[in-house]
Amino acid sequence: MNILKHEESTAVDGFRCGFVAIVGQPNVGKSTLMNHLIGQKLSITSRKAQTTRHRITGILTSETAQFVFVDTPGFQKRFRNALNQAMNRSVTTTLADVDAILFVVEAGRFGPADQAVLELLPKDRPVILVINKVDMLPNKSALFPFIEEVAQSFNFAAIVPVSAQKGLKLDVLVSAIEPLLPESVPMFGEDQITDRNERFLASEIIREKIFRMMGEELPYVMAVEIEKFEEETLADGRELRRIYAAILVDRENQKPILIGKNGAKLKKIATDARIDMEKLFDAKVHLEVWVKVKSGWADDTRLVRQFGYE
Ligand SMILES: Nc1nc2c(ncn2[C@@H]2O[C@H](COP(=O)(O)OP(=O)(O)OP(=O)(O)O)[C@@H](O)[C@H]2O)c(=O)[nH]1
Repeated sequence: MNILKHEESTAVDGFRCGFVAIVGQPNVGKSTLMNHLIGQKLSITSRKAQTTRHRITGILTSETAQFVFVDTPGFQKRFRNALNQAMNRSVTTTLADVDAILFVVEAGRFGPADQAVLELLPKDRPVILVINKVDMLPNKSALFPFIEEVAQSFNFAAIVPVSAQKGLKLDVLVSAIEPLLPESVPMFGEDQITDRNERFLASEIIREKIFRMMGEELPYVMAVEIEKFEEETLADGRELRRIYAAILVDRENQKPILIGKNGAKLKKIATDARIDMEKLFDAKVHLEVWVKVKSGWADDTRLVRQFGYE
């Protein structure tokens, strides 16, 4: 991340600015939460668990504070290969460098896996318990005993029930985070939403479309590699991006599943991705996507590094 250290900036008029990590079990709604907090869809979400492999920074700037959100990958226990070790390392590194942590759980659910996430958190950082998906609770009075139960497990700086998807009580959450941040001038320009570049965002968008399209059909082992990313300005002044992307699968027999009958699935993935990219980049996009087999890549530490997972 291209960031200034707090010591280098001087406090101005009580303005606050700092890093906020979002942690929690897979599928509790971390990506949805960050997207709604920053008001633009950059991180990827899908019904399939564990789709967020990259650390993504979203920035929210208000009149009085700047919140730099860090979205961490799901804590993984199921598959132990090089990729997951890299992901867990990235979680630890992220948490060592934040001012506040949002620990997200699903309303009404607090199990051993949530407890395990809590135990991994640094003890010297303020942690806000975010109880998400309150819209799914059939009976709102169930919330109070649930809060009491979870509150016993940790000394939380605040407890805020929200619905990330419906945008409920996110203002309360923002107000709870603000006093936890150090006084500092903003680190990023107001219009900067992410410090990730377009090339990275292009691969995230394609990955999201694949997950949406394939649902449970596609095994988890999959990556998108942007092989070429070219920018040019057209004669009419509009911007054009030419993007060539490869979807990497682990086994030959996964290829036809992704491509679909007469290429229909791959075509839909590419079309949907292109539409999103044109909006996000405010440019015309020429996108070519194909599928490649790279056997055993998730077990190869060197390859994992090459794809930027470290
Ligand atoms: N009903 C309801 N669903 C939600 C809410 N927030 C998120 N979801 C859904 O929960 C699912 C998982 O959300 P994500 O944001 O991808 O979860 P995540 O924690 O980032 O998941 P990983 O990337 O796997 O760690 C998606 O289908 C969301 O639409 C909410 O407030 N209410």
